[in-house]
Amino acid sequence: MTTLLRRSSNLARLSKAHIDVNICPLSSPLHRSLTRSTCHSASRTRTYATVSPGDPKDGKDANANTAGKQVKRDGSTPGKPARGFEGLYSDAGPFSHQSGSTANQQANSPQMSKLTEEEQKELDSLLGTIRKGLPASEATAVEQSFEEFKRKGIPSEIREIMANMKNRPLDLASAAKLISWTGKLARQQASKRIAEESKGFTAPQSDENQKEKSKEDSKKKPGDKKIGEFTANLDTGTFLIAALVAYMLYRTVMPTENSKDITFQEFKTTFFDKGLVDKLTVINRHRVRVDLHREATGRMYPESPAQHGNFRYYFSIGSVEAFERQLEDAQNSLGIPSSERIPVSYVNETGWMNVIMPLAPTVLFVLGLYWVSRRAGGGGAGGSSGIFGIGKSKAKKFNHETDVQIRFKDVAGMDEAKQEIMEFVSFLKTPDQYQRLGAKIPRGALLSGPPGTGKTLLAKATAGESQVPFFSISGSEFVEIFVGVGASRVRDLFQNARKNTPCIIFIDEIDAVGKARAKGGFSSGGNDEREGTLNQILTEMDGFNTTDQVVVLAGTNRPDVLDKALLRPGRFDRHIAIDRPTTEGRKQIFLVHLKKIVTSEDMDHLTGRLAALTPGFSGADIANCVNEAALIAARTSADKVAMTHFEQAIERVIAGLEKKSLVLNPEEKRTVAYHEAGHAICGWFFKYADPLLKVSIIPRGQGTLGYAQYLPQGDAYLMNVNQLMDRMAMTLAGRVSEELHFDTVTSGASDDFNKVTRMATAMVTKWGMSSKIGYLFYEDDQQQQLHKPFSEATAQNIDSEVRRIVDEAYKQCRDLLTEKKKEIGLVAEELLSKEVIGRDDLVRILGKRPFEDNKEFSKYFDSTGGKSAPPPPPQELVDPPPVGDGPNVPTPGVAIQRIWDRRGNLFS
Ligand SMILES: Nc1ncnc2c1ncn2[C@@H]1O[C@H](COP(=O)(O)OP(=O)(O)OP(=O)(O)O)[C@@H](O)[C@H]1O
Repeated sequence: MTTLLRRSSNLARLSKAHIDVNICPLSSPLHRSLTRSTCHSASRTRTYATVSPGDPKDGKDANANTAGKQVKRDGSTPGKPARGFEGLYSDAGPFSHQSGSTANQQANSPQMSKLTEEEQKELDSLLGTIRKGLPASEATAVEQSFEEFKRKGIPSEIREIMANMKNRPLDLASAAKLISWTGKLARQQASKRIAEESKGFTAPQSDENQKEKSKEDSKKKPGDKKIGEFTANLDTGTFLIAALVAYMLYRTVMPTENSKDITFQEFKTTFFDKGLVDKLTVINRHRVRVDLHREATGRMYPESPAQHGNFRYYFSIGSVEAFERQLEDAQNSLGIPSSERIPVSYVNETGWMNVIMPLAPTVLFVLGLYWVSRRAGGGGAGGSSGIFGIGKSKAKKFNHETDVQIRFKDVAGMDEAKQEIMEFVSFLKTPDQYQRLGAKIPRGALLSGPPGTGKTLLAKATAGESQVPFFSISGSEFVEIFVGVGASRVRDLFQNARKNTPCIIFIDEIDAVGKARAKGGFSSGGNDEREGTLNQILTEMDGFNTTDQVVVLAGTNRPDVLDKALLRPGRFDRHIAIDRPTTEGRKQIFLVHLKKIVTSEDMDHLTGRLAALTPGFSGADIANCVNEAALIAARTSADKVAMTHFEQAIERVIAGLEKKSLVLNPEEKRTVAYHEAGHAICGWFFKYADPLLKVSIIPRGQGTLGYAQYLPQGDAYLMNVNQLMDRMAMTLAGRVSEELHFDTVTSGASDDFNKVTRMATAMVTKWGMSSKIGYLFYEDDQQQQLHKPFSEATAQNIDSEVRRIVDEAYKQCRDLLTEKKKEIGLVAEELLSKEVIGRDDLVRILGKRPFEDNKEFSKYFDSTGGKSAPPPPPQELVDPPPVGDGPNVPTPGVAIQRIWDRRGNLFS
């Protein structure tokens, strides 16, 4: 009996009952809970890696097991080879089938070993991981190769190496073998693909195919083909090697599928008592590895994975002493003589995790540092990445051939600015012409103006026209939390630029770094950094040779705050002011943006009308408007963008979205209607006011209860006292109308009062329109709120003068509205019934306006002269146009909305 334990050949003598009972715990944990008989039947369908469910032979073999027949064969019939392993050691590997035409090829063909289902799954998950890091073309190649592995298997030698790696680390010889194998495989793959491709080339092609192909070929750049071949033939091999090595590492690190934990009891009854145990290894004093006699185990449990070389059972022990006692007892009970006892060895093994875990915090820290530095360094053109890239410039480089497609024709309505900047273009294109005559080339130009007026666009167009690279960076991108980074980024930017001459650098929002440096010793640390950056810009701009073909353009909305040193000749030599476009400019900008829009409107009329409707709009507003119109048209499933869509878009840009959810009660609606009617009447009967174009009492936007549009009298840059008085009177008309028609007044006029006060104050303190104050100019910026630049007595005079002017405007308004009380009622009632009324309605109710309107504009809006579209359904209340704060702010006549807010807040 003792020899039975050691000799596999005697295993056959074991009884069937033993096997039936004990095979269950090894199959799967699930089976443990089953009854013995169920266990057995379950064992027929279980999916060991080596057993395929549904194989007709399985049932037979299992039955043979049950009946003990197979055991009685006494090892003469080895266990059925697992499915997928049938060809493991056969000569006829899949490659030899494929390439078996010559004896030589056969000799070179590797023996292939099919992958088990689980291995295939692992391969799939590995492929999933690899795919993420690969370009699509590479991923497909790797995928195909993996498919090939699945179909044909991997060379048996590789499998053996993998199996060995379970027990010991990969040695040099095996690694060399592996690499040689993967290389071989890669070569086979590559030559197979080349053969397929060349077949494809020689295959007869139809004329059309040929043409298609030659077209595609002609599109390819000269280097493309080589790169394609390289990636197909070489990179695939590299990726295969990487994939296989990764796969094997995975198998080494995750050996769980090649081991199984059992209990001491299972170990004893299933293996020990049957003499299948070869040796035991106590690992780290708490785990025991069981080495079995493979052959005997295979014969006894043909379906068990334990027969394969890399598979081990393990069980845990409480203490070495207890284990030794138990083993001793077990061997004693079987009567095994001490000379034949199972050898037990003791080892200390360090697991991968034990090695990795102590390093984990350090690794995490380093990774974190790397990540932070990458973020800080950003990905600029200067290749800034990693901790050492933090001082690199973040400027984006646009390639003049591919990226900068903007030309001067795309920049509309700023002819003078274009004219100025044209000189830079010709300098960059033909520098000799200037240098020959000894002319110094302007270093840079400062483009200043309100937001969205096309400064960046103009800079890009300059680069596009000059056909030179374009470095674009925003002033704020120089700023970083680390001291000195800004200056170093400036250095890097200019260095890059010098390497790419001729080129253009564009620094947008230069005021972020170019603000005037602090006077006195009050600068904080933040300012020091900013000043350092500015100093570096000044130095770099000085440092150019006169022959350096680098032009620096900068954009800002606040030229007034810039440091004087930046603006001196030799740095930003040219100051190009870009204002909001005039009517003609807006027309041209509309034309540029309408090119992409599908519309059947007459372009001349459309652009003229839209330009008239959008005084004060910047280029960006216009672009937005056109896009908004297209969106509205698409929303209503229209075929083309029509005039009404544009008008709705303008209203949306000016006054915000219609608020259908906000329902006014009838009393409020009446108040709004009379309020707006008051404005409309004043606009109609005051000579210098802007006549009404459209008024609506449908709530819109944020707190806006009404909206009105006036027909501006042109792009007015100067306003006289009469115009201002009329405009103020018209602004007060809403409140006056409320006073005349209701017992009480509402908070709705607060914004009107704000405007009137600002206008009157400007007249007194800036425009010299008060005889009492005289011809003085008082700045009203924030700083002077603490220290007013005038005496208390002057302050009182200003107050009284402002009040006088507003009172005069009020009287002028009240006189008119008292006289026209009936007309206000008519307009208000019309407004209440229709919610939106237009210029034509006013003409019908009030008769023709007693003053001549701007002919250029009225041709687009009079029903006689223009093709005015029907007013779009919903809009809101209105109010007189705002006025600029200073004589050089060209916003008068701007039109448009008056916002009536329930809470009396200003929303304009
Ligand atoms: N003159 C113009 N012609 C055509 N399109 C224009 C014009 N001006 C502005 N736009 C449109 O407005 C968009 C924004 O313009 P851009 O970025 O050049 O304004 P900006 O003056 O640089 O603004 P910011 O001062 O805010 O940087 C442009 O992309 C373009 O679509």
